[in-house]
Amino acid sequence: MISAEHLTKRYGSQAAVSDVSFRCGPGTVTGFLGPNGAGKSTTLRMLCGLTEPTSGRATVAGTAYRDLPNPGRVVGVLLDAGAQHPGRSGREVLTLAARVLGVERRRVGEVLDLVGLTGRAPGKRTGQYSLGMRQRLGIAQALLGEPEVLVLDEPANGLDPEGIFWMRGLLREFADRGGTVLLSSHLLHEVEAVADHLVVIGGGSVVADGSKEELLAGSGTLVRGLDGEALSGALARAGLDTTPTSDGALLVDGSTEAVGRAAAAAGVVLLELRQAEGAGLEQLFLTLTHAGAADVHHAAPVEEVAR
Ligand SMILES: Nc1ncnc2c1ncn2[C@@H]1O[C@H](COP(=O)(O)OP(=O)(O)OP(=O)(O)O)[C@@H](O)[C@H]1O
Repeated sequence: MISAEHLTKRYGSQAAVSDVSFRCGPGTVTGFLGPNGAGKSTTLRMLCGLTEPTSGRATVAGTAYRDLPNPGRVVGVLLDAGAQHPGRSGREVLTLAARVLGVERRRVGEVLDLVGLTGRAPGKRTGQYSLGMRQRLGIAQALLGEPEVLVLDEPANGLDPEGIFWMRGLLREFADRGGTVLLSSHLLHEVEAVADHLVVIGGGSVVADGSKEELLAGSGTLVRGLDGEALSGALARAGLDTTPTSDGALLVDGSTEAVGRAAAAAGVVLLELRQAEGAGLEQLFLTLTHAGAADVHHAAPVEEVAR
């Protein structure tokens, strides 16, 4: 269980984070989304006791991070995979961390296997690791103390497609066993594939908070025509609002039937016509983060689950 309650962080006159509240419950993966500079890292740092909030409070498993007697046994954190000592091997990094956490040494081998750092990789200095290997080591370190909560900042950064697929499975399994996962990412489709809950932040404030299904429900129809201009004109004449997507299709505020009929009436050939889904998250993200904090979008109250 993670809880952020009215978290605010000011640097001088600038508010990096303003009145941010959300909860993440056991058994769920929460995607924490927002454009550059939105306040994601600052929020995660406040959750993990690295940045003191100007006001508000954050707890993990009911306790402020700094008050947890042995935090790594409760919450696994990966905020900056590059922050490893470059002269130590992956195995050394984990062995030292295991000693600090008071976990058995055999756990080091377990987590190395779990993250796929096998063969010669554990013995190599981390300075020679690729970004993907550093991410895997960071995830191994986060898992070392068998925590019930994971807080990960951009964990897919530097992972190849196979690595991203692997990480998705790992996080899903962690949550399915009752764990709580909060992960920030710019990779919207990656988040969409693994998260069941979304918190979107823009300009330092929460602009959407709810289950993925609810936030994406009613996100409209995705349509692509042979003649894009003719299609736009046909939809406008039918009174349907459209927004272009990044890959040249149109997201329409209307049902697939209404869009299909409008196109047919105008004799426009369609190449694609479907419920938005995949495009929905990108559109939601762009719309909400551009709209700013004024219009907070709560799909559903977040369940209060004590842990
Ligand atoms: N130590 C600091 N001093 C002053 N301003 C800061 C500090 N840390 C963050 N900020 C500012 O707070 C805002 C939020 O930054 P933050 O790093 O939390 O955003 P982010 O969503 O994580 O962005 P990114 O995805 O680019 O990492 C930014 O405008 C940033 O410049």
